[in-house]
Amino acid sequence: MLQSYSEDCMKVVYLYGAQVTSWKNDHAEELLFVSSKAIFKPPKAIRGGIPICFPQFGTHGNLEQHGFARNRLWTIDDNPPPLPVNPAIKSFVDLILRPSDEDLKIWPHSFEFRLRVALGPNGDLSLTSRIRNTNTDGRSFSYTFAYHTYFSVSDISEVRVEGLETMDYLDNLKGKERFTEQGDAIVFESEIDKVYLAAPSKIAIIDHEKKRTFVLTKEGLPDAVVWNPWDKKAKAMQDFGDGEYKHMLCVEPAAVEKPITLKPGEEWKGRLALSAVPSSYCSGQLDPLKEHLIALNI
Ligand SMILES: O=P(O)(O)OC[C@H]1O[C@H](O)[C@H](O)[C@@H](O)[C@@H]1O
Repeated sequence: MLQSYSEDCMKVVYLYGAQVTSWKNDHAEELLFVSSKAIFKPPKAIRGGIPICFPQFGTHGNLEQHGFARNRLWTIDDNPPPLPVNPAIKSFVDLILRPSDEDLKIWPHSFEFRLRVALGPNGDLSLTSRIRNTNTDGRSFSYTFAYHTYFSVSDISEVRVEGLETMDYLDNLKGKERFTEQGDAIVFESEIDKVYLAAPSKIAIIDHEKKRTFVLTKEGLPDAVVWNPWDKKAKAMQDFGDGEYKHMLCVEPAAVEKPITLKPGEEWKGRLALSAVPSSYCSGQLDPLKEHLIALNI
């Protein structure tokens, strides 16, 4: 487990799954949800924080649900290739995953997956993934991907998501059928499991009770999954408390509909930046013309 602090903010990253399990603001308030029943060892992924789904999101393929990266032991990457660094970033960690012989039996491709987790100015958290095809047999590979981010919310029925209205989505609760979202903002009254397609680069989660807004900025990740298991599924999950669905919401920047393909030697980059701002933030600020209102400098 790796812990780091920057300007009183904090993040915790596990080598198991390269999973961020804690992100705190300067009031020491936890911003991510982790279940009280989470299991921190193989074979299960940790229930909460930011699991990484690779090389498969969900059941979109033949591998285990969400692929294997989230339940492998990553290592510290001491000598990562340079990444453009914002000088304001005070603390970061680089991790790397390469396939084991066992992994190659289930997904026969050689890759290097580098993840940088950084704490930026104002406590903003960013995750940058770089995936490289290192196959030596000339073969390309394709994968789907998600940052399966669990946000901590006061009460799911008091939360709304802006930025996804009018988007097309695949409904996992209806056999992945395609629909178009109606209405102003997404609100929550029952189970939801949708893959929004070609979603905008900024999405906001507005928590009225906490007077807090999370702003997600995504790059290289066209889609966004929204998931809350609600009461029945919560009860069926061994590593999730019965009533915990009220205090979490997953909004997951992802590449699901169109898998990413890399030729040998090619590298893909996918980035997520998270910011928690006070709720004086109001609707409409996702308008690109007003984006300067959200100070995201990482
Ligand atoms: O229980 P897990 O394998 O971690 O998956 C939890 C959830 O992840 C995503 O949000 C999927 O869209 C859901 O269908 C799935 O139930």
